[in-house]
Amino acid sequence: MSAKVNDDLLTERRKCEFNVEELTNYLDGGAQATQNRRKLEDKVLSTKGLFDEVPEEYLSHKEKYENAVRKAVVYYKAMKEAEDPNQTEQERANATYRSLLHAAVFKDNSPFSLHLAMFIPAILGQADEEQKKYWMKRASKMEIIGTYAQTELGHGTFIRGLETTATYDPKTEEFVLHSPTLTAYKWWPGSLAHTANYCVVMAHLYINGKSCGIQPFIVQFRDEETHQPLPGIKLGEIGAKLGFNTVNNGFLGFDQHRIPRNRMLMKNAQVLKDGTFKRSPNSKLTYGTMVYVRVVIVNGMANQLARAVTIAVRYSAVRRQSELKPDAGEPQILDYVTQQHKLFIGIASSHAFTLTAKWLTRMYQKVTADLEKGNLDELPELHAIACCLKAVTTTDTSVLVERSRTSCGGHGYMLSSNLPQIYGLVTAACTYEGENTVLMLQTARSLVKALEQAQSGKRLSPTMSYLSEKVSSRLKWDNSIDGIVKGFRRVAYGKVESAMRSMRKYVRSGLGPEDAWNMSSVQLVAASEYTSISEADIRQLQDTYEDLLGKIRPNAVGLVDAFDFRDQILNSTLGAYDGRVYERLMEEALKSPLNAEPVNQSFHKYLKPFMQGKL
Ligand SMILES: CCCCCCCC/C=C\CCCCCCCCCC(=O)SCCNC(=O)CCNC(=O)[C@H](O)C(C)(C)COP(=O)(O)OP(=O)(O)OC[C@H]1O[C@@H](n2cnc3c(N)ncnc32)[C@H](O)[C@@H]1OP(=O)(O)O
Ligand SMILES: Cc1cc2nc3c(=O)[nH]c(=O)nc-3n(C[C@H](O)[C@H](O)[C@H](O)COP(=O)(O)OP(=O)(O)OC[C@H]3O[C@@H](n4cnc5c(N)ncnc54)[C@H](O)[C@@H]3O)c2cc1C
Repeated sequence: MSAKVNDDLLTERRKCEFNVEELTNYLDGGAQATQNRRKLEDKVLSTKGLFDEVPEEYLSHKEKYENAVRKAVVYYKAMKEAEDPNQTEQERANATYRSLLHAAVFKDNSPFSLHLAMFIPAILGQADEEQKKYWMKRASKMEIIGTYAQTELGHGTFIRGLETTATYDPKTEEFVLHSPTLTAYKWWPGSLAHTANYCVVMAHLYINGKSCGIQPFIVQFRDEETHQPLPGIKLGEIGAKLGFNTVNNGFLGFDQHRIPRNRMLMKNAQVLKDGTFKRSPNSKLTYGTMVYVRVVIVNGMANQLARAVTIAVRYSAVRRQSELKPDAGEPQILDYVTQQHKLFIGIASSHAFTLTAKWLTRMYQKVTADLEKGNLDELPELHAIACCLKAVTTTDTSVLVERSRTSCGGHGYMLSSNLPQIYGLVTAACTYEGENTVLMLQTARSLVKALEQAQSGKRLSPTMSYLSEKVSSRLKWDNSIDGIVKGFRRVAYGKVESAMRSMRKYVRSGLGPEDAWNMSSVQLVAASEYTSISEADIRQLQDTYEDLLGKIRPNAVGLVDAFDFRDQILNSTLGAYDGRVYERLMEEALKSPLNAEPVNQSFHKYLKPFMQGKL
């Protein structure tokens, strides 16, 4: 018999003014997609051995990893078996697009993450047809487990500064991989330490002493039978982190390690047997995997944020605290307008990021199709947009997830709420796949170029077209959506123009272009991410805003119910559908090993002699 649902949550659900299932269907891309997703989740989550006997937080660092590998093999097998052979690729993608199934199994991500998130995409994007056929067969069947090894101990952002070398030996038709310094060691790749046995390595190619730029190589680093590191390979784990502690991030050093010529992924650039180098049509095509993952991250942020606000809004409907009016009893904390302000922006942002992710994915698919036909025209715009949206969505999601945590008081600080772990996951995305400041400056680079083109009368790409609108600075905008958008476009224009004016001022003062750029870089980042509107209009918008909060209030629980996260995926004492918060907090607390006995052995060993002055 299912447990009784909290009365306040029942009331909230009765108050809801819209059809929750309809919104769920919309988010999934239709009723059939919702059904497919639920069917997939039912199948996979009914698999034995997927969940923890002891809560992960009470395991040691090593036990956490070993337990995660145990679950990863069960999970991956269950996912494979759950695949419906009659489904189209698109239906399968839709079913997983919104599902955070892995989050029900791994609070801190899977040791297989990089195999799926980057190793396979790197093969698909960087291998020639023959290589793709061979490696995809092995990788998709998990005969091998891979990762993506680009970052080094000494370099992450500056890819052109990577020190790992790949020197071509025409006599043996091999590449010699070498880490000339400690800072050249690959450092950070997920799964690298003890899980994977292959990786795509980004290394500096040299032929006859000449630099041929950074190229991708597929490298085996562990024996497939014994899992021992191969000769000339130094491996290890980089240590405990804020989160991602079951992703097994590692380090790898090469000592004159030889690989066959056909291990350089040769879709874009090629090395012939005699050492002839055939250059890529655009050296940045090598960076294509990063663009793909940035696109995927935007959708990942939408889902993670939806999960956090679901937990916080349901808890805020159950938690009663303080006194809003004398003798009126303790209100639901969701009735405080400050609580609505903290949480409703998170609901809206998750929807905004979902729609943005869909738009960006379509743009990525179009540009990738064009690249296949040799048309690189829209690659720069895709790069700039993907940088901006990855940076903005990960920054905003980190802020909003942390705000969801602090809006739940002390219970939000419990690991059993799962809000700290979700924060650990999303805040990592502010750094990986390109640190956010660095990416915003990439976008700024494109904005400055676009404004210069606009000022010389050239046509701009659709996403930059606001820079060519001669919008009057005396524009008065109203509270309509169109008015607000016009206002934002006007201010965004002003930010770019101001940054450019600043750079020109520095150049006139005698600074070189690079120093002028650096001196203006705070403004350049603001131009890429930040648009604010002038003081007078904030008051006008504020009234509209507070009025909107009131309109959302009766529907808040319905809006998060529509995300349709089952309890196992929320994995939270505060966010379960039935709202039995206090019973769950106690149930989880009693699982602490410290509660196995009333007096801990440290009393007799340390406390008692200490308090009796005998230590
Ligand atoms: C699956 C993902 C996650 C989902 C998230 C949900 C939550 C988590 C749940 C599950 C996920 C688990 C999996 C977790 C995955 C973690 C993966 C992390 C992996 C990594 O971090 S891999 C390493 C990533 N590293 C980087 O991104 C490095 C960043 N640095 C750069 O990109 C470049 O170095 C630079 C662009 C910043 C600077 O390089 P530089 O050569 O100096 O370039 P510039 O001179 O500035 O520009 C030159 C020229 O090139 C153009 N350009 C640069 N980059 C690109 C590109 N990628 N594509 C196209 N064009 C590019 C640039 O615009 C310039 O053009 P111009 O000269 O102006 O014409
Ligand atoms: C959880 C996690 C997982 C990861 N997984 C992988 C992986 O699987 N594979 C992989 O290859 N890498 C991985 N990384 C590494 C990640 O890609 C790098 O950390 C990231 O690219 C930043 O590089 P860095 O750490 O060397 O910082 P740096 O590049 O040293 O930058 C440090 C700081 O310097 C400033 N800075 C640097 N350059 C500029 C600039 N041009 N302009 C202005 N400011 C600048 C920024 O404030 C930046 O934060 C992972 C990282 C994390 C945190």
